Amino acid sequence: MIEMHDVWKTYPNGATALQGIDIRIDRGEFVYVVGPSGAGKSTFVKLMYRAERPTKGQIFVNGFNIDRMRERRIPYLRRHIGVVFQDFKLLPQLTAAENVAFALEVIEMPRRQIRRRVADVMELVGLSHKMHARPNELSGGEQQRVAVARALVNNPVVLIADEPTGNLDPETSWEILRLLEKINDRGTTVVMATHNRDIVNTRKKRVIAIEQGRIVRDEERGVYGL
Ligand SMILES: Nc1ncnc2c1ncn2[C@@H]1O[C@H](COP(=O)(O)OP(=O)(O)OP(=O)(O)O)[C@@H](O)[C@H]1O
Repeated sequence: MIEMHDVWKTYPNGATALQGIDIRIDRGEFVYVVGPSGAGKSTFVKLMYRAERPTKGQIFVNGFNIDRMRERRIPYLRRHIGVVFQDFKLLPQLTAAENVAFALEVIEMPRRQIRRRVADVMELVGLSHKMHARPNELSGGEQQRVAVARALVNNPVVLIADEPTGNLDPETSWEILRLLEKINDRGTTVVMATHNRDIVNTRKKRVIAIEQGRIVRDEERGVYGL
């Protein structure tokens, strides 16, 4: 599903974010990525959807060597990968449903199909009653649900969440986590970079710990660490 072979990343300013990463994440897994601030977690997940490119090494997603992929194939790759961010990144002038529909309009899906698909994912995230609200009329947790719906609307094989609970209170964080678990139960691979010690330690799942750009721990039923 996702493989990295000896992946290194140095940014143009000379900051080395990753050093020799080897990893394999299989279809259907739920993986937490943990580590101190600046360890390289965001860089690690950004490489998976080609928001950043490695300085060295190979990355395979869904069987494709994504660094070798032609530019025109990138939108196709992104359709297989849903991404959720800490700060939601919704378009403020659009309603919840319009935010979710946007990705489908870009690929010119017929209108009726879009309407059905948007209604389905809004129901999945429990927000059928807020379809026409704009982001500033929604709570943080609701905005994150819309962002999850948007990430899922293309039926991706993998959902990448970079600190999805970073801006939410503990109770709302758990709601989002339960939503991600529900999505994982339906077969989608979930990779979640997080600082949420409580969640990682309560829900024992695979934990990949990164420190100073290296994987220092990779455990099947891991913990957050010290
Ligand atoms: N666009 C960039 N340009 C230059 N350096 C960067 C860039 N993004 C990240 N870095 C550097 O790469 C290293 C890893 O950063 P990264 O954001 O991957 O860490 P992180 O573990 O996600 O941190 P946090 O938990 O604070 O989000 C840091 O030293 C950071 O300063």
